[in-house]
Amino acid sequence: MRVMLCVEEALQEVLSHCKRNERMHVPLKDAYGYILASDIHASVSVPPFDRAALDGYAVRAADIEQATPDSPVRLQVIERIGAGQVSTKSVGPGQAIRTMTGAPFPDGADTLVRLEMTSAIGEPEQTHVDVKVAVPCGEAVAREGEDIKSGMCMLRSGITIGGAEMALLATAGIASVPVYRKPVIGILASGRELTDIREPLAYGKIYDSNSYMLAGAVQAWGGIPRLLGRAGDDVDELVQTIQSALPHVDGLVTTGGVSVGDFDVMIDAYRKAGGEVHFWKVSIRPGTPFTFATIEDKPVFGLSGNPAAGFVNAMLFVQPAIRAISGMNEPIVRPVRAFLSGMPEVRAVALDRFLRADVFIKDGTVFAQPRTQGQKAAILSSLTGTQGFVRIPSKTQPQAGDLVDVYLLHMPVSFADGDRV
Ligand SMILES: Nc1nc2c(c(=O)[nH]1)N[C@H]1C(S)=C(S)[C@@H](COP(=O)(O)OP(=O)(O)OC[C@H]3O[C@@H](n4cnc5c(N)ncnc54)[C@H](O)[C@@H]3O)O[C@H]1N2
Ligand code: MOO
Ligand SMILES: [Mg+2]
Repeated sequence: MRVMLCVEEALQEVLSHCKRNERMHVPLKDAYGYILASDIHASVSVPPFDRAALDGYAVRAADIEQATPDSPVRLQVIERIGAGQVSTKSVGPGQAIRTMTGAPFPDGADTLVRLEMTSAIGEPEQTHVDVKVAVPCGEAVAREGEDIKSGMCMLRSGITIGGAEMALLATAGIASVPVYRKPVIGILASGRELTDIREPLAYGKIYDSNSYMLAGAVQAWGGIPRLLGRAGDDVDELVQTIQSALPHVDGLVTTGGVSVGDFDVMIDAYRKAGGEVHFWKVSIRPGTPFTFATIEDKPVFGLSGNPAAGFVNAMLFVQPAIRAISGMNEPIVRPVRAFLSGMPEVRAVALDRFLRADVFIKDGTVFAQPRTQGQKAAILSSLTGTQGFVRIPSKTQPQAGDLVDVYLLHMPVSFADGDRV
C-alpha cells in the first residue's frame, strides 16, 4: 500500500476500480438524470412531412407574382385545414387552401402567404381571398426532416438525460429508454458518539450529520443513497454491517475511523471483511486520511469523520466514481479557473488545501473569495452557501488577483457591471 497519493493519482486508482453498471430500460417519463446506454437513431424524420410554418394560405407563387396592397390578387379558397388535418384537395391555378401552422402542406401549392397579408372575402363562407403581397416559392414551408432526418444519430450513449433529451426521445417515439442502472451507494457512519436524530442527545454525544450530508450529495451526483445507519468503533460490528450491506450496493461510503486514534479501526474492518486497501491518505487538507479499498470487488470509500473533510473526500472521489458507475463518458469533474478576489492568511503546507469559497461572475469573469472564517475540517456550518472549493497547491501562497482552480458545487452568482460585489 502506497502512502500519501496526490489527488490525481488517487483518482486514477479509484476510477480503475469503478465498473459501469448494467443496462436497463426506463419509461421515458422517468428517464431524467439517467445516462443513456445506447446511441439513439431517429426512426422517423421530424417534421415527418412538409408542413406550414405560419398561419396563412397555401398558394402557387406564380399566381400572386403581381400582388400588391393596392392591387391584390383574388384567389378561390377551396378548403381549410389546421394542424393534424390533411387536405383532400390539390391547389390548382387561381386557388388557395387556408392552412394553419403545423398542417401538412397541401398538394399543388408551392408557397404560403401569411394571414396578415390577406383579406378573406365572402363572409361567412370566405369563398375567396385577396392576397396583397408576392412571395417566393417555398416561403413559410418547414421541410420534412428539417429538424431531424430519419436514420441519423440523435443522441450518443453516455450523455446525461435532461429535459431537452427527453423531448428528442419523445419526438422519435421512444417510450422505453436504454439507460445504465443508477449506482446505489451505501452510507455507513461510524463512531460510538453518534446518536440517531430522533433520540435525545446525551452529554458527550453528537447527532450523525454525515449520513445526511452524503445522502444529499449522492443524489446530487446521480446516485441513490442507502442509509445503513451507525456502527460503533468495534471491528466485528463494522465487518458484520459492511458484509451484510455489500450485496445491496454498488459502492460503500463510510465516515470516521480512518485516522490514527485508538478507536480508528475502519481499515482493520475493511481487511477483516476480506477487502484490499489500495491507499490510505491523500495529500489534501482537509480530508488527509481518506482511504480507498475494494471489498468483494466493490469500491469502498473511507471518508474522514470530520464533516468538511468528509465532504471534500466525497466531492473529489465519490462524485467521479458515481459518474463512472452511472455510465458517463467523462466521469472526472474538472475545476474551473477563477481569479482570487481576496485571500485569507493560510499557512503554506505540503498538502493541497481546499478552501470553502464564494464564487461569483463579475462582468463575465469568474472570481473566488475563500471564506475568512470556518475553514476548519470540523466546521460544518460554513459548508452551506459555499459555491465551490478553491484548490491551493501545496507549498504555495497565492495572492488576490492570481488564477486558481475552483471545484464548483453550484453555479456562481452573476453580477452586472456597476453592481456591488
Ligand atoms: N494524532 C492525530 N490525530 C488526528 C490526525 C492525525 O494526523 N494525528 N488527523 C486529524 C484529521 S486531519 C482528521 S480529518 C481526523 C479524521 O478522523 P477520523 O476519520 O478518524 O474520524 P473520527 O475520529 O471518527 O471522527 C473525527 C471527528 O468527526 C466527528 N464525526 C465522526 N462521524 C461523524 C458523523 N457521522 N457526523 C458528525 N460528526 C462526525 C467525530 O465526532 C470527531 O469529532 O482525525 C484528526 N486526528
Ligand atoms: O485531514 Mo483533516 O481533514 O485536516 O482535518
Ligand atoms: Mg479518528
